[in-house]
Amino acid sequence: MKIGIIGSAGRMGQALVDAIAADGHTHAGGVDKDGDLAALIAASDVLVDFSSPHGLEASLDVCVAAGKPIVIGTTGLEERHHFLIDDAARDIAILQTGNTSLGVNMLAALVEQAARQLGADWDIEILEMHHRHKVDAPSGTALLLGEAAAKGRAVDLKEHSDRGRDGITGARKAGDIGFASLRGGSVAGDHTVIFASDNERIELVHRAENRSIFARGAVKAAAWLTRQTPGRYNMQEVLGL
Ligand SMILES: NC(=O)C1=CN([C@@H]2O[C@H](COP(=O)(O)OP(=O)(O)OC[C@H]3O[C@@H](n4cnc5c(N)ncnc54)[C@H](OP(=O)(O)O)[C@@H]3O)[C@@H](O)[C@H]2O)C=CC1
Ligand SMILES: O=C(O)C1=N[C@H](C(=O)O)C[C@H](O)C1
Repeated sequence: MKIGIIGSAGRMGQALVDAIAADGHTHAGGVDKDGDLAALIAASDVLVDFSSPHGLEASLDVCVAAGKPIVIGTTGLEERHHFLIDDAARDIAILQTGNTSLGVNMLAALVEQAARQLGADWDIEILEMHHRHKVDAPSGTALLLGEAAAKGRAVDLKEHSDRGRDGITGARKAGDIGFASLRGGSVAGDHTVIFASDNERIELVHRAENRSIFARGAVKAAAWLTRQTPGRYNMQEVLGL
């Protein structure tokens, strides 16, 4: 399988080069901001994007024109990016996820189950810590875990999230899913989902020790995606969770 990388000089782009070779695939090349995207896509069977939301529209357009599938790992996406992905997924296979690792997607399944079974008197808070270079918050993973909790509770996350507290905030709103972000050092990605009730607390934690787990998952997703028909997919489908 020939895998092309969008965001190839970045931290994830570099981790992907090793993961592609380790899995017996071919690195078809890569682009960053100023690269020749059309040439890369023509040379690849599938694309993997770990860049920035800024270039997503152009990448989707070129993938659709060439009929090539794409894995989108880039985070910091806004609602309009999700509309663009839905639109492009009518023509090509697209997998978008805030986290490609097996461990985080297993955690999401556990969070959904806990949120479904615990009563509404259990407050849900999601804490994440990442390296000092990360530019978006909350992390894509924190939002993915929030979506899992909201699904378990059968509510819409957009209507039940608190994404930052500062000053006289008032008491916690019942049913909200809270988010908190820490930044520092070289942390590859730590996530804790806290279920807090009166007199007891459950904490579900995932810690990424390095980026190889994300790269390995992205390569697995890319190979899987080449066998799918047009549509929008997620990591839980790849991993059979
Ligand atoms: N889903 C997941 O499992 C994971 C997701 N991520 C996400 O992946 C993204 C990248 O992370 P990371 O590698 O640490 O970031 P880096 O900043 O190290 O790398 C980003 C790379 O993308 C390039 N880039 C930026 N804008 C564009 C564009 N418009 N077109 C093409 N290339 C572009 C940059 O090039 P230039 O220098 O020219 O700007 C840079 O080389 C982030 O959104 C991060 O949150 C990270 C890890 C796991
Ligand atoms: O920027 C990162 O580094 C990471 N980003 C993803 C996110 O926003 O959740 C995944 C991982 O935690 C590392």
